[in-house]
Amino acid sequence: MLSLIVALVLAIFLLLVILAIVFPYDYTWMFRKADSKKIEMIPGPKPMPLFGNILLFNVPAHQLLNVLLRLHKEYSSTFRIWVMGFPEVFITDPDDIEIILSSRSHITKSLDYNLLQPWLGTGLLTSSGDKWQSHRKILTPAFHFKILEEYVQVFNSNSRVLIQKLQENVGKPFVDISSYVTMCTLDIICGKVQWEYVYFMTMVKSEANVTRASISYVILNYSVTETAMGITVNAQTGGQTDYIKAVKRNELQLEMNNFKGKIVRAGHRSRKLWLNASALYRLSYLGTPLGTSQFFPLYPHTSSRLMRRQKPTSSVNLSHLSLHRMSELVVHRQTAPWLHRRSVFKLTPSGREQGRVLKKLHGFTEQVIKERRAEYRAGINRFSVVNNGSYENSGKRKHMTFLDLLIEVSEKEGLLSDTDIREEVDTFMFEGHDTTSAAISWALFTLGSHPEIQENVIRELGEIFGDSEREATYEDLQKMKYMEQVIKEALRLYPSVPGICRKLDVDVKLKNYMIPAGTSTPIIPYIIHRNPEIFPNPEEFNPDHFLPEVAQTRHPFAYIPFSAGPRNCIGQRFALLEEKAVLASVLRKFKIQSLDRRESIDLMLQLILRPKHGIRVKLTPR
Ligand code: HEM
Repeated sequence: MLSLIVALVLAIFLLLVILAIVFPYDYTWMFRKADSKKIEMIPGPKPMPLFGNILLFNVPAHQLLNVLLRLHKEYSSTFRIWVMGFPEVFITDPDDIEIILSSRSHITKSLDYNLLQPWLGTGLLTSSGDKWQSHRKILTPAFHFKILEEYVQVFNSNSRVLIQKLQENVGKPFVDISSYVTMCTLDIICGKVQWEYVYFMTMVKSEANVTRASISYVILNYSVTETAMGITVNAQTGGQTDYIKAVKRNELQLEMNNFKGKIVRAGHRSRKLWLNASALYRLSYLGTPLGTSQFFPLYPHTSSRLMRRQKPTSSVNLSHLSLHRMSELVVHRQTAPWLHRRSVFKLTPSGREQGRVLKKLHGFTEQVIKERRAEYRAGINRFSVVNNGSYENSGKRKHMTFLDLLIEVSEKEGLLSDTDIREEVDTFMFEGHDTTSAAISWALFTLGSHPEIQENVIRELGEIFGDSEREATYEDLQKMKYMEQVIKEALRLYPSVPGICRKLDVDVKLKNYMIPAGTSTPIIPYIIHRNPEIFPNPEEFNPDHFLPEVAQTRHPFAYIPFSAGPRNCIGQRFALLEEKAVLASVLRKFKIQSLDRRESIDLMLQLILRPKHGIRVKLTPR
């Protein structure tokens, strides 16, 4: 009998050791009785031994937001959950949010952001402390309004290609607008649109007697259509075939997800414990701003293998496909906590795939940096900031891109290594296109569901442009006040970044509770933006929420799609301008009609808030 008890104790001990090795959580909480008591003062669901509240998240991925909304409703504006003995305190009260976000003491990101590090290193989004402070200072001038003004041509030239692509879909029963918009925003943030260039080079190839004037025109436009990052991916034009492949891959992923859903439902029926473990990967939520997907842990590997068969055709396009694949891999890993420890993940098929994808992504960025540094050293395209954001260039390019700025600082002040630059370039390529793509797509969806509001936007555009076909200038974009209200309201209902999360380095006194250091504090704009005391009738799409006289009476931390405080979104003004430019271009050409009702769209809480099945709209020429 005694030996049986010893064997049982040893088995439990061994199990705990294995759990501790596999799941990288902070187990010191087991011994922090006083701190745990403080957490227990906060309302929240009763935790199970060891696992805490993770089984609550054993629902299909598109229902995760509902679980959080329910917890918020059932407990209070501040509620807690336990994840493997680790506390998460969700904060939704604007006064409490202000305490966390406005402070320079709480700028450390939670552990979930570590999953982005193999890709983004410690770039601006993921870094903390001195590195974050100094890089934020270096990068801020790249968003000076004088520089933003220059990007309007970049927004316009890329919107032109988008319109061209959408034109091909007129008359079709529907188009998934989000995939086209994503390619456009990807081109805007990193690629050169070589529309004129491509057009004329086709002529050069097909017609022997191309005039010298045409070639000069090509060169002129080539220099005019300089880009945000200065890196070429041609997602909309050259990347067309790979774009189709990317769509197919998403379809494949959805199939996998559906299959997984069936297995989980079977698990519910048979109540087998091992299937209930599928809750574990949904605890992606656990402390995560980054959300979850519904990959079943057994299946990503199969899908990865199938996906790998679809070989892209050129290295440039590989890069943009890899970019999206990398996002998928991060989400997949988030959703499977047993893959969080890097040493474990590396041994899995997905881990090995991530290694290959990163090799391509990093290799591409490193090559661009090398070339740009060589250009700089040869005295080509050397920019110098003269004062307050204006700059001079010794070369032919007109725009100082983010990359130029980073090279300049690196060469002149020796502050940034090649790795530092790569991390920032990768960070901006990721943060700077998926977010705006989601925002533009959701804005088009809401306008397509509210024809009367769409007509108000058209009226405003009419007042600005009249009958002219000319493209928007920076001044025009400033005049689009109603459009701005629409964009802000769409971001209220569909914040592109649905959650952000900090890990507290010191104890924090909130309005009603004391939160001990070491706690994760997820802040979910999706919930915050639906507070009926602040936005009466919160599910209604109502741009009047952002009339200046209404907005200025609101708590400044009650609406935070770009986060707030010192770690807010550095690209906020860039994003708003880009949204206005792209939306204005599309709406001037097409009437948008959304084919799905809001209630029937399943929202996926991922790195970015996405619809599960895309956004179907019908386009009619104006
Ligand atoms: C509608 C579009 C956008 C939305 C809704 C958005 C939202 C956000 C949010 C909520 C954060 C805070 C994330 C966190 O703390 O975890 C953030 C950070 C950031 N965003 Fe954006 N973003 C948008 C567009 C952009 C663009 C266009 C760029 C670049 C050109 C950009 C670059 C960044 C960077 C680098 C950070 C990290 C800033 C730091 O920690 O200092 N974002 N963004």
